[in-house]
Amino acid sequence: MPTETFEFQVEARQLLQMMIHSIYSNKDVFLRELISNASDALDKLRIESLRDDSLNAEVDDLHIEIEPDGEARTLTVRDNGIGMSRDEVVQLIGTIAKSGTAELLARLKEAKDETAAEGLIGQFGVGFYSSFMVADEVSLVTRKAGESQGTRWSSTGEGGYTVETVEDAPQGTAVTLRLKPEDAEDQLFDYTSPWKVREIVKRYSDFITWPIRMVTEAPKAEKASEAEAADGAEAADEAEKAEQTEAKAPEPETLNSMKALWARSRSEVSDEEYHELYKHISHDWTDPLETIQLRAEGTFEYQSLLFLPAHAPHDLFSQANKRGVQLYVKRVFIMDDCEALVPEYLRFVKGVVDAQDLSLNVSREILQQDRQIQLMRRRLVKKVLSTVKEMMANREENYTTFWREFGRVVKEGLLNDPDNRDTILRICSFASTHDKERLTTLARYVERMKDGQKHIYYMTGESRTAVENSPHLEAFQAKGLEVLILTDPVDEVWVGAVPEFEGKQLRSIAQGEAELDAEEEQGEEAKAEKERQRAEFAELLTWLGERLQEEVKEVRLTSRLTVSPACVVTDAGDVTPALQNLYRAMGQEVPQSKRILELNPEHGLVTGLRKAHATDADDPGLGETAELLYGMALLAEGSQLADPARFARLLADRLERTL
Ligand SMILES: Nc1ncnc2c1ncn2[C@@H]1O[C@H](COP(=O)(O)OP(=O)(O)OP(=O)(O)O)[C@@H](O)[C@H]1O
Repeated sequence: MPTETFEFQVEARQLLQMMIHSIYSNKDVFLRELISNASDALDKLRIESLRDDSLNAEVDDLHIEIEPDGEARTLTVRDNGIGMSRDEVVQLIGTIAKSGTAELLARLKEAKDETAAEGLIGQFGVGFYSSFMVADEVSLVTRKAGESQGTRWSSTGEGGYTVETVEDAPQGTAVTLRLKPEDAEDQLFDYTSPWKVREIVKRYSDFITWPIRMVTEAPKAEKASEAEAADGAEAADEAEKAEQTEAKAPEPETLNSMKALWARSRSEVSDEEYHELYKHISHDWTDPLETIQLRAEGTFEYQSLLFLPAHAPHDLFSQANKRGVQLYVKRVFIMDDCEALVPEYLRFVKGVVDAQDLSLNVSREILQQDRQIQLMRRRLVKKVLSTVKEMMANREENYTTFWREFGRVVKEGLLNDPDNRDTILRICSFASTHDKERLTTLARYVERMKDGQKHIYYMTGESRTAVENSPHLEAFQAKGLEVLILTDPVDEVWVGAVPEFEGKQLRSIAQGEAELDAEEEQGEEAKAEKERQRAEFAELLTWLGERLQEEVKEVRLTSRLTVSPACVVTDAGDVTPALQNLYRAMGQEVPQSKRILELNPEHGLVTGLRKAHATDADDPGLGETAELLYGMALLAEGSQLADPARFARLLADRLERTL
C-alpha cells in the first residue's frame, strides 16, 4: 500500500495544538506516558499469548528499550509487545475516543491562566500526544504480534499524519521522537542525555514490571582513548581495532527495579512512588487523594494497593460497569477493570490486587463465583469505607474533596449494598437548611434534633433553590426544624430503601401528612381549634375533591404552610413524580399515581374561597378559582402544568377584573 495521508480528527488536532505550544510545564512526563503505553502493550501480548496458543508471537524476552541518540537528536522508545495493525494505528493514534474530550477542550479554552489549563490537562491525561511537547516530529513503527506486515506512522502534529506499510518491522512498537532544541527555561531538557533518561525512569516508572533497558553509544572519550592505545601498538591491525571497540560496547542497562510496590512495606516506599503507580494505572496526571494498603496472609494470600483519586473522571456515569482495579497473580498482570473485586458504587477506586493462589488464566466468570474472591472483595470494600470514615475524622479537607467528587456514586451503595448500609450512611454528607454552605452528616443532624423531634426530615428536588422555595418547607422553616436538601438523582431512589438512622426514621416533607404537630406537644386548645377548622372547611373540601377529581386523589387541610395558600404532596407509599421520571428515563413504566392537594386554612385566598362557596355554591367562578389554586401549587414546587395556556388565560381574566 502506498503512503497515505490522513487528517487528525478535530478534537485530536486541537489537543495536539495545545501540546505543541506546550501548556504543560512538566514536560518530562512524556516519557512516562510512552513507557506506560509500552508496558500495557507487553501486558496485552502476554495475556493474549496465554489465551491463544496459536498466536505466532515472540514472548521470550519481553521488554522496553530506550535509545537516546545525541547526534541525531532523537529518542526512541521501543517495546516488543502486542503492536498495532494499520487500522488500529489510524483508529487509536489519529482520534481521541475518550468521552469528555469536547467538554475538556471547551473548558481549556475558557481556562484563564496556565495553572488552570494544566490542571485540566492533568485530569484528562493526553498519553501519546504528550510527545509533541518535546518533539517536532514523531514517528512510530509497529507490527502487530502474529501479523507479517508492519506500519509506519509519522506526523509533525500539525494538520495530518502519514501512514505506510513496512515489510521488515520487528514485532511491537517503536516510537521515535525528533526532539525540539533544548530550552531549560521552558523545562525542555536534553532528553538524549542518558543521565536525564535514567532520572525520569527512576522517578516515574521504577515499578513497571517489565525491564526498561537503555542502549547508549559508548561514550566518545572512551572511544578516543581506545583508538590512541591502538595507535601506539602499531602491529594491531584495523580489524582488531574494530573488534576491540565492539567488545567494549556497553551492555544495555536496566533502569528500573521492577519491584512491585504493593509487595513492599509502606515504610520502604515513598508517597511519590505510590503516586506514580497510581498515575500508570489510572492514566491520571494528578496525585491521588489517598493510598490504601491491604494484605492478607494465610490460606488465601493477597496484597493490594488501592487509591482514591482526587477528582472524578469525565465518564463516571457513562461507564457504569467499568471498575478501576487491576488483578495480578503472583506479580503478573492478569486483567484491567476487574469487576469481581469492587462493587459498582466504588467504581472510581483505582489500584492493584495481587493474589498468590489463583491460576494465571483465571476468567472473569470464575472470579465472580470464587468464594475467596468474594471474601476478599468484602474486605476491600470495608477497608475503602473505613478509610473514608477515617478521612472524615482526621483529614476533613480530603474528605470534602472526596465527597464532592464521588458522593453521588457512593450513595448508590445505600441501595445496592445493604450489608454496609450503616457504614455508608455514616460517611455521607448532605446539604441542609441548617447551613447554607457546609454539608452535614446524619450524626450531626441527629445531635441537633429538637427535643421531641422524632424524624430526620428531608426534601428531594432539582436544586437547592427549588427546595428552599418550595411551599413544603415553610412551616419547617418557621418552626426551626432542620431539613436535609437532597438534589442528586440517586437521592430520589435511596431514600426509599433506607428506613432509618440511629433509630430515627427518614421522612420526606413532601410526602404523607405533615406531622409537625405531632412533633410538638399539642395543647387542648390547639386540638379544639383544629377540630373547629375541620368542621368549618368540610363542605369546601368535599366540593374541591369532586371538582378536581381528575387531578388529585384528595383535598385536605395542612399545617405545613405558613405563607402559601396550597401545595401538592405525594401520598405516603406512592411514587414521587421525580422518581417516576427517573424510572421513565430508564425505560420502565410506572403507574401514575394522583397526588394530594393541601390547603392552608389561615390563608386569605382559602378562607375567602370557603366563604364564597358557603354563600353561593353554584357560582361558576368558583371552579376556576379551584383550578388556579391547584395550578399555583404545582408551579410553586417547580412542577409543570398540564394545560399552561388555559391557566394563563384564567389568570389574565382575573387580573383584568382587578384593574
Ligand atoms: N506502544 C504501544 N503498543 C501498542 N499499542 C499502543 C502503544 N501506544 C499506544 N497504543 C495504543 O494507542 C492507544 C492510545 O494511546 P494514548 O497514549 O493516546 O492513550 P491511552 O494510553 O489509551 O490513554 P491515556 O491518554 O490516558 O494515556 C492506546 O490505548 C493503545 O491501544
